[in-house]
Amino acid sequence: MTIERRITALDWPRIAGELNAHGAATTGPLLTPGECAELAALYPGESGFRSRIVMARHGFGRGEYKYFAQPLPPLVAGLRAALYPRLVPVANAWNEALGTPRRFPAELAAFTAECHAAGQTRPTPLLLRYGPGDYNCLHQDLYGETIFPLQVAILLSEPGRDFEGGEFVLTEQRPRMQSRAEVVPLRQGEGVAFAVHHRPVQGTRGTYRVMLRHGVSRIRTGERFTLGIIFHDAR
Ligand SMILES: O=C(O)CCC(=O)C(=O)O
Ligand SMILES: [Fe+2]
Repeated sequence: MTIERRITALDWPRIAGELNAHGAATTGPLLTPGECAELAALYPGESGFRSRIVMARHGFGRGEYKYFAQPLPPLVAGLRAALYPRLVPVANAWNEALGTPRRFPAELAAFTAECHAAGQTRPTPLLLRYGPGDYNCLHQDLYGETIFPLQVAILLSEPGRDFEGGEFVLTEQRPRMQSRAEVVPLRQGEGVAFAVHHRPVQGTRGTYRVMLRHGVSRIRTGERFTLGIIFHDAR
């Protein structure tokens, strides 16, 4: 099945409901084990990437990642273009609830044009690789003023078989409260959609803004790869 058809077939009412309730939702299976292996196999290659980041050098954690260059691999471009329109209604509803005037266009091409006009021209989809002892500190993937408020990460390795530990973690901080953590269980090929930086929560005295951060707990053994799909481009 084409990636577009697979994405159309996902349970979007459930995903939107969980995003609104928790700021994150698993997508169900997105990629086959073969596609996961193909993407992970791109990692060591010299070409196809615009930069490589060694996380320890920046205090981001331990492990490394590479940003894809344009043109993105067709599977990555296909995922990004097909996921984006499904998330737009949630993104626009969040901005409306937060009193933020910005509305997102229905198609990724139009949003990418907005990023480019704002000077954000470098593609943000990335591959991450973690080995034993590696981890990804809690962070937010902001790359400029223009932000799409949701992103997707797809686990390319199989927990228990390829690696142990290395859980996808989200924290949520409400105003004047301590942070709350959530672990998102994922299988190989499965995605998680989540808030990039904040989301609205309905309280008794109106809507407030909850801050989210995400990261990965320490990999105990083995190797773990992720495909990260961020919809805004970078400055
Ligand atoms: O490796 C992970 O699961 C997290 C990846 C990540 O930080 C991202 O996709 O933005
Ligand atoms: Fe991230």
